[in-house]
Amino acid sequence: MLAVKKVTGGYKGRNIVKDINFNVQAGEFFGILGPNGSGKTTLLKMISGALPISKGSIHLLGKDIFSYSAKERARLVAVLPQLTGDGFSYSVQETVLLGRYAHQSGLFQMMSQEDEAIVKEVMIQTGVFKFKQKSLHELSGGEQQRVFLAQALAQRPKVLLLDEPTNHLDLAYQKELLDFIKKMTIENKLTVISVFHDINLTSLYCDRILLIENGRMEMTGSPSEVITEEHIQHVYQTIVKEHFHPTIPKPQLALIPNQMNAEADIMINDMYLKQKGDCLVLESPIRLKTMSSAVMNPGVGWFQTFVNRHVSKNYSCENHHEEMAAFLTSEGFLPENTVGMMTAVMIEDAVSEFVMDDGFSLFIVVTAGVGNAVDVSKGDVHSSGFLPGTINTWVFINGELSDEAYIQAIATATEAKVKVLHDLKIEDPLTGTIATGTSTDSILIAATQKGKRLQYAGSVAPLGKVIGPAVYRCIKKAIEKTRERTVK
Ligand SMILES: Nc1ncnc2c1ncn2[C@@H]1O[C@H](COP(=O)(O)OP(=O)(O)OP(=O)(O)O)[C@@H](O)[C@H]1O
Repeated sequence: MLAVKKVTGGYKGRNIVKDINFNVQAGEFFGILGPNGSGKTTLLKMISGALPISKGSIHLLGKDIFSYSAKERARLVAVLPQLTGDGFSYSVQETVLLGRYAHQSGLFQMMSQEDEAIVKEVMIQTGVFKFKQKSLHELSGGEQQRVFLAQALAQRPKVLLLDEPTNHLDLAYQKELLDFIKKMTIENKLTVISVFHDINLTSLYCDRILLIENGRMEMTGSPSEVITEEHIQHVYQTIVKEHFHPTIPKPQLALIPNQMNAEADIMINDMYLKQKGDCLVLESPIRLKTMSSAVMNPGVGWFQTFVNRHVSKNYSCENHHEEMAAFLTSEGFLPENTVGMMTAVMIEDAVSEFVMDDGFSLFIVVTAGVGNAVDVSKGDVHSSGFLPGTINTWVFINGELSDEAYIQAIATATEAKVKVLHDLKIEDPLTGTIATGTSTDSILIAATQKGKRLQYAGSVAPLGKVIGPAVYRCIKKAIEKTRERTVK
């Protein structure tokens, strides 16, 4: 559709963009990223034919872009410029009608029925039909942006050029506009080339991205090829951290503000652990990065309150997640900030231990019973279903864990648990073999993410060496306590 070959050019003999090369296919959503002043708008002006080039070539549908007449070009390429905020006295409808100019012919250039139908259609598509009689200066920046998009679409172009299309748009309109444009690329094979500042939006919507620095191409490629910590840090000269999108496989980047590490050092220990009614509660003064299999807020997140709630052995309800959220609210906890587990074990039988090591420390809290012990290698003979948790293990770490340390910490704590059941010769009542856990165990690893960096937590890594024995001691003691109560 579009071939940009070794393009160089700029203003008044000063070259701003240099030696740019890329192709865009029909129906592609192509993004242009680069720092302020890197030449993105200049390149877009060249592609639209508005700014001559000094070297190279730009071909649209196999023909040099500069060999088209202005009117022919306008039938093929529409531009949505950066919104400047200048005052306009046209009405919405008149503004959109201007988009049909390139398709009119004859001396008096009358609007045909087809023109009117197209104008109405694009106004409806972009949601501006309801204020078609209003003057542009009566509209918000976001509404004006949609009017100019309607004008560009009224041209019925093959290629749409956008310069920071989400400027002035709130979150919902950013998504609405880009969803709409993406749909046009898929359903109408509209080719879109867009300049962006928002790297995360570019990643979500673009098929391919051109990254430019100082007028030169840094690279082109798919979002996962271009949007990496290394490339973005190099081009934008700022520290970013890559993280995963929760539902789709597109890279996302987070900025790291400088001031965030200014808080005083915090050490999680028994000072923050309390029994409140039927709950064991740890209220941290700061949010902790948490990975857990809790009922409330499982997975990975930053949380401040941790609740292990005692419920009866016969606890059952339709939706235990909803029931838990209602319970937490009634007890004065914020469900969105609380990791919540359940246990049939008495809270009084919880065991905790604080361990100090070289530059980091751990605080472990366990409640454990073995009523529904299972040999995992024979799990298939058991029936499934939800029961309140039995061995609940919390491992709080005063230190900074890597992602692999979180996962290894879970594995190490689990191995310690298996060893306890083995040493105490706890049997799976259904199979008569040694159990490896119970059917409803839950685990939580939470770290302050401050202080010593702990890269690994396998059984013989410095952190794992502390987790393994400490979790072993706590689970063993907790099972013995619960057993004593049962015997009494
Ligand atoms: N009409 C002009 N005449 C002369 N120089 C210009 C003109 N327009 C832009 N420039 C210069 O060209 C360079 C690149 O500008 P351009 O607008 O293409 O950058 P950009 O990457 O789009 O920046 P931004 O992200 O800030 O919008 C800048 O140094 C700018 O000052």
